[in-house]
Amino acid sequence: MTYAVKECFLTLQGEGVQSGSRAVFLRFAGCNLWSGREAGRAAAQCRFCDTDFVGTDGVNGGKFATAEALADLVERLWGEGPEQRLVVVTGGEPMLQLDAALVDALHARGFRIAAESNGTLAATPGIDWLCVSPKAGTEVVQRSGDELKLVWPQAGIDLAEIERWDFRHFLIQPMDGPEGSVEAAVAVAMERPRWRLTLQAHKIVGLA
Ligand SMILES: C[S@@+](CC[C@H](N)C(=O)[O-])C[C@H]1O[C@@H](n2cnc3c(N)ncnc32)[C@H](O)[C@@H]1O
Ligand SMILES: Nc1nc2[nH]cc(C(=O)O)c2c(=O)[nH]1
Ligand code: SF4
Ligand SMILES: [Mg+2]
Repeated sequence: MTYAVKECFLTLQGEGVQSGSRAVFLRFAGCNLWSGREAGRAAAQCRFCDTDFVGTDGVNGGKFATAEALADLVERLWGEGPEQRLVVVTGGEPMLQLDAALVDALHARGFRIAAESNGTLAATPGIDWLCVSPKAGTEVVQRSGDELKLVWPQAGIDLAEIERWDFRHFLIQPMDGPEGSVEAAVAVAMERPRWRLTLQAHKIVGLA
């Protein structure tokens, strides 16, 4: 299969339980909940996205004909050394493209694979750290994983229902943008002990 990659770069994971960890980010192009075009945002299933995932024109982006070629890029960006190799596969929606061949190629190079998904598609087997981030009004089929990271506030989300899902960590992340509210996210963590506040650290420190 050919992989469409928007961008790929070395940074620190900015979100969730692994925040602060050195990681190569592999951002696939395309999403099943929004075209990525501003004209279609208001009518999309997911309307608050902070990410450009259209096309393959970002840093180190492109079309990759094989899993081996893409895994080689990830390894080159990590650099020397076998210690704590971590790749965060995101997008767009990574479950549209992350397949067994790429999982195997990344594992063969010593990477732990973290993935960020909207949960509307079943997660690819073999992911070492799965983050699911539900979007109001969508059917989340992937109800287990390592962390559930909810962007807040979102009208139409039932926190009590999500708390019944099978995740090790429940995180609440303030929505970035005009409808965002740090206060609302803080209030969830204060009122419901299951939830921990996570901030987008990369935006605070000026990383991609
Ligand atoms: C750009 S998405 C890509 C992965 C996948 N499509 C998803 O939604 O989980 C990466 C993460 O950013 C979060 N996110 C997107 N827009 C955001 C915003 N405006 N403020 C805070 N987090 C946001 C998503 O919920 C998700 O956890
Ligand atoms: N540094 C950094 N951390 C992140 N964690 C999740 C991100 C994403 O867009 O999936 C993200 C991102 O875009 N940058
Ligand atoms: S599901 Fe993820 S990538 Fe798709 S539009 Fe929403 S936040 Fe952006
Ligand atoms: Mg991001």
